[in-house]
Amino acid sequence: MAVFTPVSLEDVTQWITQFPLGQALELKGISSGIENSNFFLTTERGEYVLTIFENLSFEQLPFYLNLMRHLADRGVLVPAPIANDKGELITALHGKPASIVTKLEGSSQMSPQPVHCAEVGAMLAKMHLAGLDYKLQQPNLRGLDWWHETTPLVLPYIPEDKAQLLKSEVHYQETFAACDHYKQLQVGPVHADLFRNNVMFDGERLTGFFDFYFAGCDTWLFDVAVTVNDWCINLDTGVLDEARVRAMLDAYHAVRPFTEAETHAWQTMLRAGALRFWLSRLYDFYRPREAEMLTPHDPTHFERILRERIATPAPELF
Ligand SMILES: Nc1ncnc2c1ncn2[C@@H]1O[C@H](COP(=O)(O)OP(=O)(O)O)[C@@H](O)[C@H]1O
Ligand SMILES: N[C@@H](CCOP(=O)(O)O)C(=O)O
Repeated sequence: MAVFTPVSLEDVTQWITQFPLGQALELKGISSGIENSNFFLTTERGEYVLTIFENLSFEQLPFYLNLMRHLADRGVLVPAPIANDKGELITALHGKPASIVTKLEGSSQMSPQPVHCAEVGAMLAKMHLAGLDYKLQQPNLRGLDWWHETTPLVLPYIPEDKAQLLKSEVHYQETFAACDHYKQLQVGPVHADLFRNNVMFDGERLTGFFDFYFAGCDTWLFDVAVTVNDWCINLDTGVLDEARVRAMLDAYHAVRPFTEAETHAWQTMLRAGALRFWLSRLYDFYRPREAEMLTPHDPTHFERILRERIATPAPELF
């Protein structure tokens, strides 16, 4: 169940005349989303995805939609938002913000091999470089400030050993963020949630990154760490798989070479990537928001990854 706002083909018939897409021919609800109402939309011009945003507002959306447009215009494989006849990427439908983006071919690769990780690494580096001249600014809204504010909200619900780990890791990350190595890290727009379910593959060919609604400006290395922590691990133990890590990092490095400062920050950043999702999953688990997160993700998965990253050094960046 994921279509929160029902839309019929008739509803779209008039609305779509403002887009250069010809007539709407078919509209099919997508059941797998959890945040928004998504539809596959076929028009005379091709196949698209129509999204009605259930939580993000007209004011919040331009950063994400313009970023996708910016990246698509520079050859990064992401859904390209379609502008209406006024040049707008976000238009009201049933009183809520809505957008149409191009449909990516393929499906998510949930059991990736090194070849898939290499594709993701190379495209991620390309995306970081393409974002350099993006003009809109927004911090990563799930970054350090959010960790600081959210930790006290979950502490009452978790046992002492987890509480200790959470507090000490947030403190460790805050201390690191104040050091010179951190300040030298490359920053820019990052996806910040590039998990396997947010990337499409057609066989071994990557067809695109999507779901940019956690994007913000942060260190590029944080993006790499989040991605490695999902794509390159044994899912039962959280232990890194050397072949997949190497494939992803080498492919990234070949497009955008890692810097000296990044090598110093790498182990800490992998911990930051684990902490970010441990904390958001704890928050969603203990303080569920109404009508969202129908089945909260398991927080212990990222607690395990965090403990593993603290205990075992990861392969070097290059
Ligand atoms: N541009 C796209 N091209 C192809 N499929 C897409 C696209 N955008 C979304 N989807 C499909 O819709 C599903 C839900 O999208 P997602 O962004 O995860 O929704 P939500 O934000 O509601 O969680 C995805 O798993 C994917 O199958
Ligand atoms: N990737 C996050 C949750 C965000 O959900 P998404 O479906 O929008 O990627 C997690 O696994 O905790």
